[in-house]
Amino acid sequence: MPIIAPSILAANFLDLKNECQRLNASEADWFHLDVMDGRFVPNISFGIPIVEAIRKATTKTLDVHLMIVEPEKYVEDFKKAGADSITVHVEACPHLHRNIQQIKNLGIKVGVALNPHTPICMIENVLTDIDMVLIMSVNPGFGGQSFIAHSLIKIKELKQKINKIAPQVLIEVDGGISLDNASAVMHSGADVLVAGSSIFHSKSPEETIHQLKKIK
Ligand SMILES: O=C(CO)[C@H](O)[C@H](O)COP(=O)(O)O
Repeated sequence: MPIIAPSILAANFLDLKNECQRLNASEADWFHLDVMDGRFVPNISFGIPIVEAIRKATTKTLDVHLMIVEPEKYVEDFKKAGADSITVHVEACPHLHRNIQQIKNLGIKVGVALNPHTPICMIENVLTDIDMVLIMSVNPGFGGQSFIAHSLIKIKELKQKINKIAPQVLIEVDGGISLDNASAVMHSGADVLVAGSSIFHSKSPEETIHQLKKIK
């Protein structure tokens, strides 16, 4: 069964409390929080105060995805705000191993994200140090984009590598995921499905989460 992580980026920010309550009552497993800095990605989303506010509105896992440069300056604050896991981008971390150790030392889970053009080999040497790999299946920065089909090949390649050297590492896939492609994503080897638009813009987010959860 997939872990379902609705992306708050697509929620109604004016009604965030109710959006959180809806997710609490649903089969969603995690809340996926996309933090964007206008530097690593060409968009600015939200930061520490919103993570802190959402922490007060749920006991579910807060999965914080940092699309920011110099994440080492902020990871401690995101942990204090309530993050259960922090994912950083390999492209934003010239000292990735150090960044991973810093997050691990905070006592929370650590993930590493790869942009669509970044090959799997970039994280081979840290695979045994991390809890999760996040495969971006769109170019990061905006919700509502179309799934990049090549991501399926990349997920399969990563799954093979993980099975060989670090079978406990989860594969999270983020961007353009819907009921139409979720099954292919799961069959390729994903464990965690991040979905924003397809959940929050659907007639019934709870029902969409239920349908995603049933995908094998
Ligand atoms: O992180 C993202 C963009 O940077 C993702 O695309 C977002 O979290 C998911 O949104 P959607 O399901 O609408 O593609």
